[in-house]
Amino acid sequence: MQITPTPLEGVLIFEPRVFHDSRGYFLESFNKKVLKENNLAFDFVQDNQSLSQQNTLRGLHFQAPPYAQAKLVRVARGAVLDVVVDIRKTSPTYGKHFSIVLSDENNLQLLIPEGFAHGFLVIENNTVFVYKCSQYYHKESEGGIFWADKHLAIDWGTDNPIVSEKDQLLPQFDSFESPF
Ligand SMILES: Cc1cn([C@H]2C[C@H](O)[C@@H](COP(=O)(O)OP(=O)(O)O[C@H]3O[C@@H](C)C(=O)[C@@H](O)[C@H]3O)O2)c(=O)[nH]c1=O
Repeated sequence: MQITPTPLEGVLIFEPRVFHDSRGYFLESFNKKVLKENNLAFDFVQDNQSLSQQNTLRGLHFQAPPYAQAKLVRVARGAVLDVVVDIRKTSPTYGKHFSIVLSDENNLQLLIPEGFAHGFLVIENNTVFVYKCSQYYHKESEGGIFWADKHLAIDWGTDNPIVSEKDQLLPQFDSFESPF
């Protein structure tokens, strides 16, 4: 597993080694020992999976402490533009975002610590998005920021994605009080 830092401290790109042969390929999608060896003390307790049609946008989401979640995200089928926003109030990159294409072609994963809002735009039909979380789902602790917020200025590559009713009502960054 190759681990590469991003401009947002703590957000890491994981690139697994892929073994190709005549049958197809093999890769390790998660290895607890690798996390330990890299001093990444995450204890993942829940795995999630979603299926989305092209042009679906899910996000930007987080869970507030004490139910804050670190996430290890990847795409099992299809492709997404994955976006994280730093919402750690004392961070030098507060309000800044990082985006990366995750796909079944590049097999990249993103490790997202607590203190980030997360979302993704689906680039291919029937995309299967899979992720590990370090805390259980806790509905009352759900929070988010409106995906098209002007301050965040995220280039999603589309102006009219398919967005849930809940996500359309998320607050703008200016009126949002980060719990981190
Ligand atoms: C996230 C989640 C949802 N649910 C339920 C609640 C709801 O009825 C249904 C769909 O939930 P949502 O609309 O919130 O699903 P979704 O918009 O896919 O939410 C996800 O978005 C991405 C961007 C993230 O980062 C995730 O942490 C998560 O917030 O699934 C669970 O039972 N457990 C969970 O862990």
